[in-house]
Amino acid sequence: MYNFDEIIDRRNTNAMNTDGFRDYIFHADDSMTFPYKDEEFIRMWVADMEFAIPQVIIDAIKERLDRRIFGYTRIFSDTYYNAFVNWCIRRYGWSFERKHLVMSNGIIPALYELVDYICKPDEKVIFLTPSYAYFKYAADFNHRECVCADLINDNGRYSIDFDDFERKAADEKTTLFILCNPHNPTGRVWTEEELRRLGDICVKNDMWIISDEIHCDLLRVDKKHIPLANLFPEYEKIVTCMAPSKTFNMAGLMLSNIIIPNAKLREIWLSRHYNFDNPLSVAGAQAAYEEGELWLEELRVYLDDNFHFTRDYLAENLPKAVFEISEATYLAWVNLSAYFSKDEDLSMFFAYKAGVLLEGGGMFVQNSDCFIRLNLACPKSVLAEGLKRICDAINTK
Ligand SMILES: Cc1ncc(COP(=O)(O)O)c(C/N=C2\CONC2=O)c1O
Repeated sequence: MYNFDEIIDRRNTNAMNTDGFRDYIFHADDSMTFPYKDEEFIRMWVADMEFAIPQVIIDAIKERLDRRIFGYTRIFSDTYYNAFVNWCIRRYGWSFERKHLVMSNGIIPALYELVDYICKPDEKVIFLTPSYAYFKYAADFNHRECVCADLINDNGRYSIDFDDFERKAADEKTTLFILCNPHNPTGRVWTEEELRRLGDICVKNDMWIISDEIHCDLLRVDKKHIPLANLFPEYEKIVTCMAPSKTFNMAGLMLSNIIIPNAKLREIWLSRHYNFDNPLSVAGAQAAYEEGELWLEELRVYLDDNFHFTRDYLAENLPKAVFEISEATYLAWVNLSAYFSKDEDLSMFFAYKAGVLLEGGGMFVQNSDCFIRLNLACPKSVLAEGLKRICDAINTK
């Protein structure tokens, strides 16, 4: 029903994906040159998708545009809450009270604020590594110490080192755990048993948990998401972060759901957070949750096919690469340690030698040497060209 094969021109839309890579990946300005024109790159880096958003979202935004006034806006009515909580009940069997939901322009800004609201200056933030770098940045920005708990990588299958995590969590100064559930960049969907073990350790140590669940709708077709808070309904010190931004490719509309059951923390948030919302984003997000399911289910099938294609292509053309199909996200996490040494800058190598923009392991805090992360959320023809360029560049180096 939806044409995910369509190649859409994103030039001149101020997209991070097309215009922000020099600064974000290479910390360089626009004077940085490559043997490729910008439009010749195959872009497999930042986590947004090359697919048009569902028409229902566009229609809802157009309908709101026709109201022609866009004054200060907050989510006053229950219609947005009802759309989102019904989505959570339908898809995860989880609900929460209306007053627990607060809004943020993004999950990253929310993390930056919550680390400050939760952790005292001498306290520490723990997270599993490799990690999305903004968990570390949120701690660094607030001058709170980071504690990294390396995941165990068993030939491409990642698991939690519970002994290590438990030991580090026992430090009374470690008061906040930022959980990525599902996990970026490894793509793991944590099982109920793993989530219960993590939660039990945090409850035993009276820790706060921020469960960043932004990728929770983008699972392989046979996987199901478990919100951590659903396993610990009585434990108030869990903040859940979700958003339509990854699910429906609308990160630029800057609207995220932060669920804070703890009244004191919620009070701090409401008194210190600048909480107005973009009326077009609210209209779009509500339509996404009310009517976006069919598009999402078709997207998941398309992404699964892109993962299968990637697995088969790498097996045939890069046999020493280690790659497990991610259980969630549209991000492939590929171990190239058979082809590269630890000190090589893989983002630089593939930009110059392959004309592919991707994120190298060095961008995921630690426990990630010689890995590349590939965004597979693009038309299959683009994916095929990107994989061909990557394999040719390695096989001819
Ligand atoms: C785990 C996780 N949390 C939060 C965010 C961003 O939340 P926002 O502030 O946009 O609401 C991302 C986006 N991940 C990206 C974005 O580009 N590359 C990535 O890996 C993410 O992967």
